[in-house]
Amino acid sequence: MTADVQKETLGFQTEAKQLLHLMIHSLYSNREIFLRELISNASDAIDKLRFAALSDDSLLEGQGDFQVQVDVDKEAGTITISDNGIGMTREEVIENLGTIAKSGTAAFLESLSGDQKKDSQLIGQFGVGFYSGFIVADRVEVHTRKAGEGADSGVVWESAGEAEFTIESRAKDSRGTAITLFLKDDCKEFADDFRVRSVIKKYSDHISVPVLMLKPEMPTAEEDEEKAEDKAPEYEAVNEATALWTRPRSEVSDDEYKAFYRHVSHDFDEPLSWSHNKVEGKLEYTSLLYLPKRAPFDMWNRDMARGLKLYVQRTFIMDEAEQFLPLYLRFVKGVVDSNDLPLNVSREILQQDGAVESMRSALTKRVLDMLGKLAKKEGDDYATFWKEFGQVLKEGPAEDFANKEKIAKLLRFSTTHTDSPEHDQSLEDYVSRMQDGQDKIYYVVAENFNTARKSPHLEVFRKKGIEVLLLTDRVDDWLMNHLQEFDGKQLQDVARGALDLASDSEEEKAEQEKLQKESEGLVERLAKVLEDKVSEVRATARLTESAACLVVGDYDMGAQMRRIMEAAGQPVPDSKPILEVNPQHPLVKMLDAEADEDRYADLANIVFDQATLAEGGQLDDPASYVARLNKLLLDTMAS
Ligand SMILES: Nc1ncnc2c1ncn2[C@@H]1O[C@H](COP(=O)(O)OP(=O)(O)OP(=O)(O)O)[C@@H](O)[C@H]1O
Repeated sequence: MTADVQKETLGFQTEAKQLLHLMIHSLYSNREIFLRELISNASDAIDKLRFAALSDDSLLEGQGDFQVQVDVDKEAGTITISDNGIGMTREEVIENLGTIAKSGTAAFLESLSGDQKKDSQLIGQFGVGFYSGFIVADRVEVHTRKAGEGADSGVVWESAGEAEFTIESRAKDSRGTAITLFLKDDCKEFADDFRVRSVIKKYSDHISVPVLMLKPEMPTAEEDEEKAEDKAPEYEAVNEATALWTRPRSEVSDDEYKAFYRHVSHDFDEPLSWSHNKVEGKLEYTSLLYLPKRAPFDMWNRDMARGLKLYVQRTFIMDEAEQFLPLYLRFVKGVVDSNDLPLNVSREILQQDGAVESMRSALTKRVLDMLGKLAKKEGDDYATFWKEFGQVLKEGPAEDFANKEKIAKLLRFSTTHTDSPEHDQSLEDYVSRMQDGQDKIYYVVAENFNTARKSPHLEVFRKKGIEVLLLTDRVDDWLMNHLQEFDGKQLQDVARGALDLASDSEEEKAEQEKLQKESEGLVERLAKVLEDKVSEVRATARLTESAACLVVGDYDMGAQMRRIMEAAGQPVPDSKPILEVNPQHPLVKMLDAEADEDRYADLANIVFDQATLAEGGQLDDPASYVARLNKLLLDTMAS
């Protein structure tokens, strides 16, 4: 052992400290997971070295048998996890183990609720990794040395998991990392061989490198005792040690699939579903894709880690290979192992490779099929999926035109049929309920469920029993613009264009024409008074309860989209809405009969402003609205 050179004491980053504290307390009931996390890191470190050695085999230092070793010492109360992977330099140790270099940590901490159960799930999702050692240990020592560097470059990192850690140089002959946990008094079970073996079997069976433990000693006859002492300790693999995805589907149990999911996703929860496939033929590859149960906290963060783990002929190549799935399926986790790509494939090559393009389209179909199956399954799984990821899937039709119809079948909406805020109705459900003669799928877009449900635009639809989709997600308007039709039926915004119900009878049509004729005077007078605010005034049959509503022109931007764009500070085209009035409404009748031009103008403006309010819009000049309304109220009371 060399003398202490450059022993430094450093402080943990504040966020790391907070996370450590939280984790230790909230994960205590499931403490054995620390072993899974540390073995998973060890296996990742081996994957990284295997990959680096493809271009520089001197890194292997003549030792290419990869393995993770777990040693327990009952007397000392320790457990040590060692690997002969890539190892770390001094700088890397400080960077990797002293900070939590993940974007969004602060936001994550803020999202914690204080409820232990919920928080522990969240923390699991965040990926506790290395720090989980502190759940069971009151002191952790990491001795590591980067592959390819001399023995002298070894370093020791040590911490009691509180405010600080120390780092010092200490030679290490073998490359890789050894992590020793000094177990807390009530965690000494993890220094027990039998207990540790069972935990490894449970969580790390699928890890593709062998996890070795000392072979239990056979009781030896006395005369052999001396011989036995001379013998080097023998290790044996405790896990299966074949890459799980290379095994036939029929030989992998659900529990093994679930354990492997945790390894690739770092998610504590079980997956919602998975799909494991081997493709042979022109292209040869194996994929194992998982749908998580919960959205990651950073799903809307543009830098969110996404993509599959890429292997080429069972050699790990990279994490987060984004090219194999489109952005709208960014929640999918898993691995893809290709026989066609070169081992030295880079992200740049992936972007241009024709084989990758074909795999991407096949994998996309796989995921959509998996979702289709999940949707048909009994139970709440699809509802769970939709709640978490529906908004992301809605980006699909715009991004992936070829699969538009497939994606459309997976969409779920709230509709006037159920009149509930649950998004649980499909477009196929809608179509199956369409009325005779109905040729369009109608929808209304609004800020929230109540505004949508009570929109004046729905009045005639409710009267006639025609179903309307109630859309309230920010992406909905955009989605509908890209979708345009489903099953050959046009999707129609009820607040856009003139109302044209194909199911109207001849009588109804004649009635409407008559109404238009009779309202000509009213329409003209109103249009004049409101000419700065509206592009047109029309008499309508779509209202039964309300006096008026706003409609956008066929080619104008929808009101909800306009509000979203304005809120985001984006420029919006200048266009005025169309005001549609209900000539049968008492207020409109009163308006029509008003002889005083000033009062007429006040009333007309009130009708316009109310139509804006009813669709969830904001008034340009709310004070004038209040003043006008009050004036009218006072007049009424005085008379
Ligand atoms: N056995 C090891 N050998 C080499 N590097 C390691 C080892 N264990 C951890 N590291 C390094 O420390 C980093 C932090 O590890 P940690 O487990 O906290 O996070 P992670 O593995 O990146 O992600 P997760 O939190 O999802 O597990 C790793 O990314 C890796 O670079």
